[in-house]
Amino acid sequence: MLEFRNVTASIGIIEILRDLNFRIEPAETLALIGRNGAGKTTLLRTVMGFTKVRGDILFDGKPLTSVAPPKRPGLGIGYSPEDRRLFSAFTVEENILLPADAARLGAAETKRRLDKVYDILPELKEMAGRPAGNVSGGQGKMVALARALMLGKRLVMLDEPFQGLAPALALRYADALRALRDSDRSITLIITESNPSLLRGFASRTLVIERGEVSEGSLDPERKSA
Ligand SMILES: Nc1ncnc2c1ncn2[C@@H]1O[C@H](COP(=O)(O)OP(=O)(O)OP(=O)(O)O)[C@@H](O)[C@H]1O
Repeated sequence: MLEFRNVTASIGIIEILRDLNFRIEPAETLALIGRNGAGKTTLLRTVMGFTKVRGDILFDGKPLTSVAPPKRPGLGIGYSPEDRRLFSAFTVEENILLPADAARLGAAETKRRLDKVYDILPELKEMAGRPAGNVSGGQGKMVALARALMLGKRLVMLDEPFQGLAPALALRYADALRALRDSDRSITLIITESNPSLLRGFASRTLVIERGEVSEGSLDPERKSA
């Protein structure tokens, strides 16, 4: 469903990702593992169209590079950046609805998506009217996940979602991701992490990124590649 062919991505004149070649199938949960500065965030931002790309990125077999960045979420791509970027003066629900407004989803589709998000993350329904500035850091991560799910019908990309989460919230977050997969067996997830152990038993496949280059890996501690 997502394929990189000989992709090099730059920020300004600096080449960050080099000659990436990989393909992700529908329904895969991909762990993208790499140290700080390895290029995980840049890879997700490249899918969203925020870097300068050479090579081809295909989404459902069609060139993604010809789709303008603001239109990419409309293809069914949800993205939760590492820094959550919640609007603190808006309520939790208003924050969740922002991408639906931006993508001009109709009222019926917006409601359908919001109901699904609340099925997966029912605790957010209880705090829907609270200003996002008043929720804890961990709850804010849940709100950011909910926002990614509003548009991520096909592909959901989460940048280091477990970083800084207290253990109980990390378990809750992982449960929500399982509920998401159970609710839609065709959904594809890409989750970045610097700590492979957080995704063990969860990801169906692992890619390792090191200094902007990607290779197949493993979350298994017995195997060296991750
Ligand atoms: N705006 C920028 N201008 C120049 N270089 C950048 C910029 N953003 C990122 N980089 C560089 O690109 C490389 C990859 O950064 P990236 O943020 O993608 O790494 P990461 O694997 O997500 O790490 P982290 O977990 O620390 O966010 C780093 O060497 C970083 O210094």
